[in-house]
Amino acid sequence: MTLRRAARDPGFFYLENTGLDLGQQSELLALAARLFALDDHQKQAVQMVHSPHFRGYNRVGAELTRARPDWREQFDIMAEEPCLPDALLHQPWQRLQGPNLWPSALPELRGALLGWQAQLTLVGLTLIRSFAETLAQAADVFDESLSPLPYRHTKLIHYPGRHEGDGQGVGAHKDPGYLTLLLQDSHGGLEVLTEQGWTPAPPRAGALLVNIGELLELASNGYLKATLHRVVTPPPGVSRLSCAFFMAARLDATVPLLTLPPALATEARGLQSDPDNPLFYQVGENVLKGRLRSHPDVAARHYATPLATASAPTGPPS
Ligand SMILES: O=C(O)CCC(=O)C(=O)O
Ligand SMILES: [Fe+2]
Repeated sequence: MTLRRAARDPGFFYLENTGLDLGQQSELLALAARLFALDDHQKQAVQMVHSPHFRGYNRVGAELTRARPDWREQFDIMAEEPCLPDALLHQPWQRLQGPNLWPSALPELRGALLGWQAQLTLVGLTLIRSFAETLAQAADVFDESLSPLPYRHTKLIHYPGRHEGDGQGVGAHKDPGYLTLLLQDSHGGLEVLTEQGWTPAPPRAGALLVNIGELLELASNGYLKATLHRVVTPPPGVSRLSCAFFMAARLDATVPLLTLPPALATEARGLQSDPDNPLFYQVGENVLKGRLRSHPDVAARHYATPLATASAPTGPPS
């Protein structure tokens, strides 16, 4: 199947021969297992609710998808950067920038996870050039929105098994960035909504699963598709681990609107309007939308009052 067809339908595909070290992949998942096995008080010390930048740990049930709790615990990092001083904050999404939180009991996590994030950023940047070419665009058509570095977000995830409940490991959602690269352990559970209904996307040793995010759907006027996906809770006694890497564009960038050649333009589906999930061309707005919805505790603590220096949000590009 060509890259273009796979990225269009189902919007999920496996990427093999990435050159990434297999040993490094299992070490990363082993570190994730050690992180989630830490004492509760160590995990609570780096809880995301302490971070206006959406960094850190969330216990099982803390995150919401479609207003329902997800049965997963998770640890999120983004680029390691200082936060912006108040005088430079004009838009709420500028507060996404800031430092990560690291558990003191697992010092090796920092280097391993930041290293993985840096490597996957390079994979993502290579891949998006291929998406550009497959849409008959110049390979660098996304560069302006990505330089010098895109907004990137890495999440370690643990889905504990159980019988009871509604089976929502993570509820049906689309990813808000350009693309996502997923490393799974050997346990399945991820499902993708295709024309055939919910379809498993099982782990494949050594391969990363790629999926299209909302920003690529926006850029291509719906030619490429951000596909709904979810994770079903594993059975009791099984613990599933994964690591998701989300690559957006620079937070202050606007998604470029591609002019597709006629043969592709006629197949562009336009954007699916979903009142529960408005799409924003302004990258920071689109990313922050997803974060506020998923983490109401962070929203309530850090985003309830408007910024003193706020200016009006930007509209769609003309
Ligand atoms: O854990 C997985 O397999 C997928 C997670 C996911 O879709 C997400 O966090 O956006
Ligand atoms: Fe996702």
